[in-house]
Amino acid sequence: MLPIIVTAAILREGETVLITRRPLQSKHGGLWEFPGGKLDPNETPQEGLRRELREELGIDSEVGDIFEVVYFRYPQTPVLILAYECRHLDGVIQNIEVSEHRWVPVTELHRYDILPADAPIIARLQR
Ligand SMILES: Nc1nc2c([nH]c(=O)n2[C@H]2C[C@H](O)[C@@H](COP(=O)(O)OP(=O)(O)OP(=O)(O)O)O2)c(=O)[nH]1
Ligand SMILES: [Mg+2]
Repeated sequence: MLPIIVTAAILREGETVLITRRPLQSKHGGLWEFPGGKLDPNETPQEGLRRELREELGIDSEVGDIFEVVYFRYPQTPVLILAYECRHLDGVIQNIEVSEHRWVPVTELHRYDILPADAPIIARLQR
């Protein structure tokens, strides 16, 4: 099965990184992740990620370098996650399509229940 392509944002503030919580009623509800989502047809990964950050958090952003690529098999479908370094350009972060957001020191990420596919992203952040 071909993976679903998902983009995810690495947004930093000092020593911290932004994580967001999935709404309780959604798939993987209540777990934490990096904001982002599935790519739409005919969208570049950068366009898709900027759209997701607008939809989920209400912010304008700039997508920078690729940070990590992860292939992970969930029981229903595999995902290919493209994580990019991003810069917050404008707008106050709002919990529009997420239930919470938090700036977390990279050394404290282990305290959160983060989606299992994100382990390589966390490992790289902690290097
Ligand atoms: N955004 C994001 N998705 C992740 C991460 N790690 C991870 O396994 N995923 C998975 C969870 C989901 O199965 C999939 C993203 O799908 P999603 O349902 O959140 O996509 P979306 O934001 O486009 O939301 P929707 O329109 O489908 O409701 O990727 C991550 O760090 N960030
Ligand atoms: Mg999403």
